[in-house]
Amino acid sequence: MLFRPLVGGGSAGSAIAVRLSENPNVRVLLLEAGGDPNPISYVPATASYMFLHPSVDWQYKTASQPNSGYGIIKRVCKNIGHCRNALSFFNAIAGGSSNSNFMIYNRGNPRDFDRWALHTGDARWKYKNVEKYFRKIEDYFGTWDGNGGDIHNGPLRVEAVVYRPGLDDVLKAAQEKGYSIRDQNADQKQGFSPLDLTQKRGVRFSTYRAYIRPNLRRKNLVIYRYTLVTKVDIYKTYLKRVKNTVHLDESKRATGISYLRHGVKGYASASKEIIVSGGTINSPQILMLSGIGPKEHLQQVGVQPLVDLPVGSTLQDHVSTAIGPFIMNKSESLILHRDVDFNALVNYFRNGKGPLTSPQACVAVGLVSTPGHSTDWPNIMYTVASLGMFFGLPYILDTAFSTGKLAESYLGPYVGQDSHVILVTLGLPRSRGFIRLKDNNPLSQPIIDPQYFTDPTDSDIKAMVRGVELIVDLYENTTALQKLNSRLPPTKLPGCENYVLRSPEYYECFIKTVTITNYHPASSLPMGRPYDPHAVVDSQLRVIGVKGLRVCDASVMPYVTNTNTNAPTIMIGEMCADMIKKTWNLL
Ligand SMILES: Cc1cc2nc3c(=O)[nH]c(=O)nc-3n(C[C@H](O)[C@H](O)[C@H](O)COP(=O)(O)OP(=O)(O)OC[C@H]3O[C@@H](n4cnc5c(N)ncnc54)[C@H](O)[C@@H]3O)c2cc1C
Repeated sequence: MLFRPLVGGGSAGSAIAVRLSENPNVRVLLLEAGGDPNPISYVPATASYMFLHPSVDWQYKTASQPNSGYGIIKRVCKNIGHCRNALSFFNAIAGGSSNSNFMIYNRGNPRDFDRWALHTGDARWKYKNVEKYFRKIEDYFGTWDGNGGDIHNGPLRVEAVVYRPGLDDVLKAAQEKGYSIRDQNADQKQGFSPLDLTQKRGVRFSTYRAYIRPNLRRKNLVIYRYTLVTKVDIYKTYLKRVKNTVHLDESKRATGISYLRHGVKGYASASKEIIVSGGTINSPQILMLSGIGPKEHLQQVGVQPLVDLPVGSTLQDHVSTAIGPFIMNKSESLILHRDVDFNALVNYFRNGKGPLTSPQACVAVGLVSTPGHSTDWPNIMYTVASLGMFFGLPYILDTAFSTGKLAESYLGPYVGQDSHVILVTLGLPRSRGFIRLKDNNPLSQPIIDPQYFTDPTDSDIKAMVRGVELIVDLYENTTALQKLNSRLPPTKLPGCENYVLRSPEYYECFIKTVTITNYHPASSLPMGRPYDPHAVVDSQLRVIGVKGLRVCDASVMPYVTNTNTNAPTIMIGEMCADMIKKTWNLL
């Protein structure tokens, strides 16, 4: 039995490849644009800097945003139409984005999955039914007592954050404000928690490490590295044999894949199914290059339309801002030039402890609900980073986010000081954007336009402003953090000088100037009922109107989950593998 090929060995693709090849009769060909993970990616503190390197990263940028990103490009960008917004990047490495992500492990809220089930009419997506897949993934040594029972069967190691400056005071402050300290994985509600991370003794645990590396010797799992899939071949008619009789089948069917391996053209035929797991940006790109997508758009860019589907039309992302720095007078943060020295290196390599275990000093997650949202299903996520102002930070931020000298002028005066920075994320956004082809060249970057803050009721920006107000209140008006004299800088963010500091208008300006992605794009190929005009795949993740083609990655979420997306994406991979096995009687 052959299932060839599987495109993309990221968070979902790794799980699918390994689960399918558990059966020795099934052969899987995994085509991955990148190579094996770079050793730097294993060290959490250094991994995030990899995105500056085109050799391991797609280097995607979003299109200019009408309602956000005002701080982009040297602020000479008076016409926002010429500006570029936050980076949106994905690893071109086996293991995908799990190689450079912040390693935060959050399953999501039960209501996220119940909403998927309602949307698709398929009860398999209800939380009570997908929970077993989370348990299948996890080897849990996190903060809480086994996440509702001992969970050690899965391949993915999850551990409680090791390096945690300032964490105790943040949790005390949260309690002072009436938030509970609670398990944000198995029992997610409004409240705060120390982070659970995908790491083992301080070393990153990507999906490559969890799934692929231990199974590299499987003969029926063949991996083509440095292989860029350029197109899925779709045939309109094909001959089908039923009990020794040959019929003409008029439907469209995916029959093979064209790729460039080390730059050389190749082709792989598919005997059973093709599974596309290229991630939220690349999967729609591959589909559109193959003729599956909005008909008019495909015609405009010179691709022959074969199946008219709303590919790439309902993109969602977790838009965020980084509020801070909350300057402190006590050493309760990580200042790289102060804290990462020879002893820190020894501590890391000997004991798996210390600042090098830390993804950008992130220590806690906080979930809150703004008016109109149930406390059982929070819509704002805080990622608390105990990030002191180290030398070079403003330069790195300005370079990474193309903000000219914005970070330098705002943060520069505080370099050397302890501080916390809070990533405030809109967990349940209403705005939706799109992905389109620039042209019909598979090497061209697609157009990524998340359309942040464009929902007609402005509820996204209002929720973000409230989210910022709540966290500033927590940092400035609690005994636990006042002890550290925690406060926002007295200076205003360049571009927002006309507003009163701490007013809602100031925060709105701040958010729309420092607009960043939390790197959780989803929903570009949403699942839905077959007659749903927005659906691209059905609830079994099969592309509507094409036989033998499934999409299994973060793109199929009809709505992005309210917290980080890695865990739910791996769950999708696990579930997709089971759906495929069931289709072909392999369970
Ligand atoms: C910087 C960053 C930080 C993040 N932090 C967190 C976090 O802390 N916690 C969390 O839960 N989530 C986080 N995320 C999000 C999370 O990692 C992603 O949602 C998840 O990894 C998406 O998985 P995926 O399988 O959909 O895609 P990916 O993991 O991106 O995998 C796609 C794979 O397909 C390959 N591919 C793409 N196109 C082709 C092609 N044409 N041919 C061949 N191969 C191709 C890619 O190289 C890649 O390996 C972060 C993401 C980033 C980028």
